[in-house]
Amino acid sequence: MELFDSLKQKISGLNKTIVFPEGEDVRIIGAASRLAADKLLQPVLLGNVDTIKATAADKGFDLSDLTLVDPTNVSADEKQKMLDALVERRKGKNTPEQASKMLEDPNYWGTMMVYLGEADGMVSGAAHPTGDTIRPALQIIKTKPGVKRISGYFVLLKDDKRYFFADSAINIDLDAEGIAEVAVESAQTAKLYDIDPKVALLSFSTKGSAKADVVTKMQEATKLAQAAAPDVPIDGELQFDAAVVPEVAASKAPGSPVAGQANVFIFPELDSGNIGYKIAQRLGGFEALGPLLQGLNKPVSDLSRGANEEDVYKVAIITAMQSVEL
Ligand SMILES: CC(C)(COP(=O)(O)OP(=O)(O)OC[C@H]1O[C@@H](n2cnc3c(N)ncnc32)[C@H](O)[C@@H]1OP(=O)(O)O)[C@@H](O)C(=O)NCCC(=O)NCCS
Ligand SMILES: CC(=O)OP(=O)(O)O
Repeated sequence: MELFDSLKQKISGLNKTIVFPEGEDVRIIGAASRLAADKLLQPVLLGNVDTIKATAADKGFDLSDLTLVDPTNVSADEKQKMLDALVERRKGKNTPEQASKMLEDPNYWGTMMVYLGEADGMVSGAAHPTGDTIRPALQIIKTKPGVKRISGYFVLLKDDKRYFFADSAINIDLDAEGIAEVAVESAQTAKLYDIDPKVALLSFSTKGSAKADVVTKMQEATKLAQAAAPDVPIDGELQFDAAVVPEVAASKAPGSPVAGQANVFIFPELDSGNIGYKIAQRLGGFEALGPLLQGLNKPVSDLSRGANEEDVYKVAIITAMQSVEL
């Protein structure tokens, strides 16, 4: 089944509420009005209500099934309730004055809605850098039990090809233990997208062909990941060609259960992970869904600032699906 048919099936009839803190953005308004018209979920747009209405009228978007909320214009009781909950959550970390300032940022308001169960998930980042979009989730929603760190992934799609890239969004330079956790978590997450995971830990070296600390890191990460998930095909360190081209795999990594057929790619640090997905997207012609987060207690999804309306539409569907599957 086509990926989005299966994702839509998973959320059909559940009427999940997804909050969009960048409610004034034309890409968000367009995607949200389609999501509501397609009866896939219940969008809540945050922002100035008059601005949202004017943009929708200008573009011919139907707002009738959308909820519009201006966090700067809610009742004093509502504002106080939100502030009290944030102060409580950030006790020992932020002062009440800091919490009050944080709530002026719609990403904090939206994240609090998810934390308090007023929304099932959040989609933001079309107009905010990743750090500003997801920091509220790291601070408030936090990791799910058993997970040490949140990481970011992309699903890359083209024709019948489906790949999983991580960490391409969050952790700047993980150690071997961190990379191993991302590898094991990614194998699990990939199954949400009907990917039968074959996990390659990537490097500029294959099976010791080069010597460097960064190579040793991926070798150690491979051992840790294999020990943590013995039933999952995981191998490293592999160069990208050895990971995906069977003929290259046969000469560089003979006997590997992953080389030549990898579909989950684990990068050594964020430079290569983020650059790598953008090359696949912009030069390779792959559709890139994400950055999506794994390891969070409730779903919050980021968008690239280069996202278009269709990206927002699809990431919102994935976010609603995550609220069912998490
Ligand atoms: C994610 C990121 C914003 C966190 O940076 P930061 O806010 O300076 O991080 P801090 O160390 O101050 O941590 C802030 C909070 O988040 C938590 N946190 C940070 N990284 C985390 C992770 N990977 N998993 C779980 N929690 C995390 C910290 O524990 C801390 O929580 P606390 O305030 O309750 O103690 C930063 O790593 C970053 O900018 N990453 C790159 C994002 C990016 O630009 N990607 C490219 C485009 S997609
Ligand atoms: C994922 C990503 O690179 O985000 P942005 O383009 O917003 O920096």
